[in-house]
Amino acid sequence: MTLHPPTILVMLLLGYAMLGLQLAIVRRRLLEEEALRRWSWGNSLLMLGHLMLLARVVVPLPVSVIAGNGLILLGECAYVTALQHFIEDRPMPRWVRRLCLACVLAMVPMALFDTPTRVFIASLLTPLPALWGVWLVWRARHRIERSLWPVGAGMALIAAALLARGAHAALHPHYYADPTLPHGLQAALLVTSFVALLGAGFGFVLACTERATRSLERLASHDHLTGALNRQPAELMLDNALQRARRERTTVAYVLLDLDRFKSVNDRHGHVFGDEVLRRFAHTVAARLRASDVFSRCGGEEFALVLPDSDAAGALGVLDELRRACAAMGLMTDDGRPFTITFSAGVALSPAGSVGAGTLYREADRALYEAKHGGRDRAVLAQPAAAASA
Ligand SMILES: Nc1nc2c(ncn2[C@@H]2O[C@H](COP(=O)(O)OP(=O)(O)OP(=O)(O)O)[C@@H](O)[C@H]2O)c(=O)[nH]1
Repeated sequence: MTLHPPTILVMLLLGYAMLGLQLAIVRRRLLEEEALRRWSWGNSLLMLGHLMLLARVVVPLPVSVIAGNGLILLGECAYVTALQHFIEDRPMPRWVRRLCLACVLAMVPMALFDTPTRVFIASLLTPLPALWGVWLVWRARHRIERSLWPVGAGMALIAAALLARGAHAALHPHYYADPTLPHGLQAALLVTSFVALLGAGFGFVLACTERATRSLERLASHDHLTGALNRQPAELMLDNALQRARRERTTVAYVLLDLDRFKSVNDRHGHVFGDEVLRRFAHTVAARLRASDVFSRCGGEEFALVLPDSDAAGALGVLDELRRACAAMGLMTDDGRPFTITFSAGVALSPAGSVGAGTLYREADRALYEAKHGGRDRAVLAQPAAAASA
């Protein structure tokens, strides 16, 4: 295979223009975040770099090639800083930034060398930022969006192709004597690295949209203050739990939790402190539940629990544990005094899913009312006929 570099460069420029357009749309429509801004910068630098390589017809060869490669490397560094922001939400470590800058500056004196030596040195420097990108994706592989995997793979491909090109240039320098006509393996490696860079760009846009969609979904289904589920998705999950209980002949416990005298918390310590109490309470409860349990905020300082496969003893046991955890929350008021909050609970049971969601809610609400009127800081178990104090 012999490459006609201007044709390849024009095709790559078209690819970067399309990616630039996509980045602009995503930034405008979905979110304007730092990582996307940096990736757009990287894309512009890569376009400039490729334009510079294309300008070798009018600009003397060492200048166009070195400026082009320098800009491409700078663009690659911008891609990797964007990746760092996206994955870790903080800038790149200073030593990595310095290394990137050193690699870009090291491109300048390369005008002094012949083409095979230039290719060899450039092929050793250019993969370094990409390798950092691969390391970032690999390190965060268990928590990142799936669509970021192709970005990591693209960066790995860039590094591998460039390193292979460097090794090839060292072993067969005569292939690299005429840079205007790359052919054979070096042509394939060059195209692979450029296309992988472009592919990583499209992968990053996908990862950004995936993250934005996920956070919109979370905003719709979860309470913003406490992170607990909102009422509507929780009702769907209660229906599912009841259906499963009917199939498996198990009992579902439904619990309404209400913080005691919460109005006076707001009145005495202010709404900001009240919000903090709600947040800490929700985190304390959520941390002690099983994966199959459902925790939601009904509104104000009232929450609900769906405990599948839990009878009365199981549900009251969970509430006892929550009561102890609540007492040990370690909240402090603004004036440095320890603060504790209690809650009242009403528990209703649906043996084998025989009691529907509406009835469960009414029974739990009645039991909660009894708990409040019985002195608060307690749980009351609703019986279809009578309520028993726990
Ligand atoms: N800080 C804060 N307060 C809230 C929020 N939602 C509701 N509240 C307050 O919660 C208080 C609930 O008060 P009440 O319904 O009278 O109940 P209570 O004072 O907890 O009394 P009992 O339930 O009878 O123990 C009200 O003052 C609401 O303004 C919220 O998101 N943040």
